[in-house]
Amino acid sequence: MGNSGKIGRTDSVHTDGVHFDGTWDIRITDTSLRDGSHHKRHQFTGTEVRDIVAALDGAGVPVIEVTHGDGLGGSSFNYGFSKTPEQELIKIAVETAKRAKIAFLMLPGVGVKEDIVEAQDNGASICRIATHCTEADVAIQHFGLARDRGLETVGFLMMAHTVTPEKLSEQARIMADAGCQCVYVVDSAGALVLEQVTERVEALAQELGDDAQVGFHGHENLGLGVANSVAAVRAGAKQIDGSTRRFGAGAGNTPVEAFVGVCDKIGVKTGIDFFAVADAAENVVRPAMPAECLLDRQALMMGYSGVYSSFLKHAELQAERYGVSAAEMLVRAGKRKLVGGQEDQLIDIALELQREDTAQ
Ligand SMILES: C[C@H](O)CC(=O)C(=O)O
Ligand SMILES: [Mn+2]
Repeated sequence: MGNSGKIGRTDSVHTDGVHFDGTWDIRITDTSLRDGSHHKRHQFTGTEVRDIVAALDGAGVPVIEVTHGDGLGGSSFNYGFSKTPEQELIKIAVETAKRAKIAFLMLPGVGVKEDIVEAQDNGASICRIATHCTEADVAIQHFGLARDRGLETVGFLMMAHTVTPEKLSEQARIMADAGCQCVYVVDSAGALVLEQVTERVEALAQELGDDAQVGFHGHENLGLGVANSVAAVRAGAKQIDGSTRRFGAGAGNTPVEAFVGVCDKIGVKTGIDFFAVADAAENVVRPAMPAECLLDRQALMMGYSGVYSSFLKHAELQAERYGVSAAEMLVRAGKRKLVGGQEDQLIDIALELQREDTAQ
């Protein structure tokens, strides 16, 4: 890939203004302070956000996402209450970053349009809107609002393993037509395996052409975050998500520091200093994590059964409460094909397992 300079697509109408300055071939977004919020049960403090943003920004990470794990408005009984209001964390991140842009995530219905306006008023400049991979049309008005207000836009097609590349690209077209500048293939369950990423990214790139870029967001539940992200880049993805120290839901996200090291070795410019981000992972991010994100039995069940990574903490909680196996609960969640927002069904699964145990 090498020294390709400015990315051609950024000159098109839809991607005009997307922040590519020629120092990178692909743009990495660090999502530790959003996807990592699931792992931390949404308990970030302002000091942790300040320290992590300063370290990542200093290492040259160009985009840092900060929000409740389930996006704007996610602080709730269903998803878990935040320790610090997310808008306050966004403001701190914006005040701290010298170069990085601050992004936020919103899921229509969990957050509302006013939340987007507030995040922009607090200085965030990239609006990332996530829907289940068959429901892109619920985000149309949000992309319109964000573009009208001059925000850069990113679309997230979650649980992308559940549909064919063709179906996914139809949904990507809906997002691009609504004003989305980069549509992500989101492997929420960490279930996609190499060629499956390639096929999806290629299908989106072909469908979108110059209208929007393609991105990839991976999870480590089958240990493939870095490899899948390389496959995505080779298939044409221009934006890649990761979390420093894998600080994300489930077994975590593609580790930014490892991915940057791999990109250096294969000649893909990220603009991030490998040594500085490795230091940030060790000295700043790890101390803010309640524990390492593990590729343990529960995470494996999610990758293998295709379960939304953010279900992990909810499953662990209900497994403990009802005295049943979290791993078995997650396998059943996969069989039920649960989607984000159906976390309450984990209680039903726990009760089902408890009944079966009692009947034996
Ligand atoms: C709201 C989700 O946690 C978004 C995400 O990171 C994913 O689907 O993966
Ligand atoms: Mn995720």
